Amino acid sequence: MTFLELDDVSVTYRIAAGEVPAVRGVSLSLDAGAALGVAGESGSGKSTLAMALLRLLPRGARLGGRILLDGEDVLAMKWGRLRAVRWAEASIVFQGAQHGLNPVRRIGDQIAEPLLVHGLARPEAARGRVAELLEQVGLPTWRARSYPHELSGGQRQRVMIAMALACSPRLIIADEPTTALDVMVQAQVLTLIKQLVAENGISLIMISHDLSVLADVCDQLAVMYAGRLVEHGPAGEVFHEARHPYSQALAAAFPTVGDPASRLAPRGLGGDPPDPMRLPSGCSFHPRCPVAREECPTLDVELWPAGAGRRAACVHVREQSPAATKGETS
Ligand SMILES: Nc1ncnc2c1ncn2[C@@H]1O[C@H](COP(=O)(O)OP(=O)(O)OP(=O)(O)O)[C@@H](O)[C@H]1O
Repeated sequence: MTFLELDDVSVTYRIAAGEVPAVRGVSLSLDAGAALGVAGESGSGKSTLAMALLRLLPRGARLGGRILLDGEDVLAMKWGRLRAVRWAEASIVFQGAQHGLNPVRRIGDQIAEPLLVHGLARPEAARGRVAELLEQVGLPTWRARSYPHELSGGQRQRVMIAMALACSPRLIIADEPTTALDVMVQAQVLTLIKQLVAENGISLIMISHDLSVLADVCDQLAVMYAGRLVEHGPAGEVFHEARHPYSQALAAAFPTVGDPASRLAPRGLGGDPPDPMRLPSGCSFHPRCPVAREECPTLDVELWPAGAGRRAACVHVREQSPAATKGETS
C-alpha cells in the first residue's frame, strides 16, 4: 500500500540574485514499511526534497506539486495538523544532528520532550518509554541521566534516533544520519536503523551521497542530479547495474561504506554539478556525461522505463525502451 506519494514536486528558493530551482518535478512513491534511498552529489536537492516533505523549508521557498502522506495532502494541511504530523507521524534525523542536543539537559529529558509536548504521555509513562527507547537503540537505561558531552558521537546519534522513534512515527526521514561518524560506528548505526525500521514497520527515506550505504539499507533507490530525478528503481539493481551514466559514476565512486575521499567527485566524472541558476540546456548532465551525444544539449529528457519497476532519464535508455511512456521532463 502506498504511504507517501510525490507528484511533480518542485522547490524554488528566492534569493537576492534571483531564483534557485533546487528540486524540479520529482515524482515518486513509497510503500508503507519500505525504505527509499535518495542519492546525489552535494547540491543535487536531496535535503531540500526531504524538508519539502514536511514543509520544513525556509521562508521564501516556493513549494509546488503534490505530496500525499497516507492519502492526506501535505500542502493543504493547516498549521496545527502539520505540527502534529511532524512528530507523531513522521520525524527527521538530520546530518550531524547529535550536535543539536541541548548540552545542559539530561538525555532522558530530551528524549521525553516530544512525548510530553504532544501530550502523548504523562511524565511517569514518558520515563518508562525513554527506558524502552534507550534499550531499542542499544544504550543502557542509566544513560537517561547523562548529559550529551558524556556520550560519544555514535551514542549521541543513537539518542537522536531514539528521539525520532519516540512518538512511534510511521515515517522516518534520515538525512545523512551517519556522515559525521567514523566508519565502524557508521556501520553500527546503519544496522540499527535498518533493524528498527524493519521491526517496527516504519517507512524510511534515507538521504546520502553514498550509494553503497543506501543500497545496503534501502529497498528502492532514487538518484538526483541538479534537482531532478535521473534514475529510480530497486536498490540492488540501481547500485549494481545503474542505467544512467551519472548513477553509474556515483556507484563506482563508493566501493566501500563511507570512503571520505570519494565525496569529492564521482569517479570518472570531470567538472562540478551545475549552478542551479545557470542550468545547462537539454539534459542537465550533458556537459559532464562520458557518453553524451550531439542531441543531448537540446534533448527533452524524461524518465524512461528502464526495466521492471525502473526508470532512467537518459537518451541511451530511451533507445532501449521503445515502449517508453511519458514520465518527467528534464
Ligand atoms: N536556503 C536556501 N536558499 C537558497 N538556496 C538554497 C537554500 N538551501 C539550499 N539551496 C540551494 O539549493 C540547491 C540544493 O541544495 P540541497 O541542500 O537541497 O542539496 P543536497 O543534495 O542536500 O546537498 P548536500 O548533500 O550538500 O546537503 C543547492 O544549489 C543549494 O545551494
